[in-house]
Amino acid sequence: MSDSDDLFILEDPIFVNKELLEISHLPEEDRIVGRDEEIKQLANAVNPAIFGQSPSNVLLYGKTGTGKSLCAKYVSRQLVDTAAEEGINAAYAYVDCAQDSTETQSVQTIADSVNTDENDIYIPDKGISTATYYKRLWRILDMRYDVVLIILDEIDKLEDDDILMQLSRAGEAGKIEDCKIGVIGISNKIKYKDRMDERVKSSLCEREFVFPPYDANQLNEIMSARSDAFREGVLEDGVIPRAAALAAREHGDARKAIDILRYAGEIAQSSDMKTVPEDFVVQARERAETDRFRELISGSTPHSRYVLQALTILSVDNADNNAEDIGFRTTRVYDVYEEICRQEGSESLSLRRVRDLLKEHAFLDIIEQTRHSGGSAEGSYTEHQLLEDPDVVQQVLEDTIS
Ligand SMILES: Nc1ncnc2c1ncn2[C@@H]1O[C@H](COP(=O)(O)OP(=O)(O)OP(=O)(O)O)[C@@H](O)[C@H]1O
Repeated sequence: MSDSDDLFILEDPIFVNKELLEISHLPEEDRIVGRDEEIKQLANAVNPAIFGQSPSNVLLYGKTGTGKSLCAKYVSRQLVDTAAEEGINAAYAYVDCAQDSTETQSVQTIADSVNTDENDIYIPDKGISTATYYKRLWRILDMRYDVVLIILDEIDKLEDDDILMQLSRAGEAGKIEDCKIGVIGISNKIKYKDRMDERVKSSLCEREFVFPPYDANQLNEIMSARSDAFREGVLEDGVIPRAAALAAREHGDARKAIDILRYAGEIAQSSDMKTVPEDFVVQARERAETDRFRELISGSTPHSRYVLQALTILSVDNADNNAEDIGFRTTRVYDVYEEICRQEGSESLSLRRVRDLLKEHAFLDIIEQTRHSGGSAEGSYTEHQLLEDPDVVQQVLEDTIS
């Protein structure tokens, strides 16, 4: 039997403050890089809240990892503190609409996060009607707050606009009397607004800001500002620049950069290393990609996976042949899909169903669809292109065979 001193590591040799590298961690201002202008504009839009007046409703756009959630949470937190100094009772609620995609789930999350112990109002996880959740939410707001900011992250993942309608009209519809509501919607789909109901659009999109991607220097700075997550001297010099260069090559995604840095440390940890060498960055990037992708396709049905596999096979073949075209027409994907079904001994779905499954993958940003008008002889058609690295997709599909 081993001595307990041998069994457990008593001191982490790599990390000293790993929370700094958790994606949900909200950094202090001096660790936020290159977003002064965005923070200023957002603060300006919600500024009336400091005086207990209605803040402007805002929509933030930009690709993943461009700091939208971070800036929205940071400005909201600052607003709550500054308002308190002015004698205004403010709060903010954060909703991840990818998780709380129904009206009931999102109103429950908002009500639960603004509720306090002093209220005699109970917000159960489930079991009451949507209308009751709203009633309790309005009561809490009127009883406790002068103003509340509601951040709806990944707002495009909401099943419908019902909650937006309710929030934007709560005041004029007489649901709340004393409390003002401001909504900060966040999306990485620039076309999201086109899908919105006209009335909701005019009220929710009073201000819009687009967050540009980071360049390699900014990613470098973002990671350097958190390098004290590691013990002193553990990070070898080339690690951060290499991780920044890799993350910038795609689209300047800070989430990816931070994930790579954390994984590089974890790989060093599990290899019993005392330092993190630059070489580990490549492996860390692959792990970051694979993990993100695994999360995206977790829970997808076998046929949805066959469809993806078909597109992956076409993409790999093309890459092997150095072919130029990277998009594939639905019928080509369907042919390969049918072949996969034959091999799997499964009956294939109709072309129309496969088209729907491709649409679902496009919705999750796994693939991109481009509509082409093929001229009078051909009619229009859609091409599908894999956005993920085909090797990563193949790996994950193999690893997660049910
Ligand atoms: N300017 C920045 N300075 C410091 N850290 C940053 C900055 N921008 C982003 N980050 C960090 O990168 C990670 C991803 O950022 P964030 O979640 O804000 O991106 P996002 O644009 O909301 O992406 P998504 O659309 O995927 O939600 C977070 O951990 C965040 O703290």
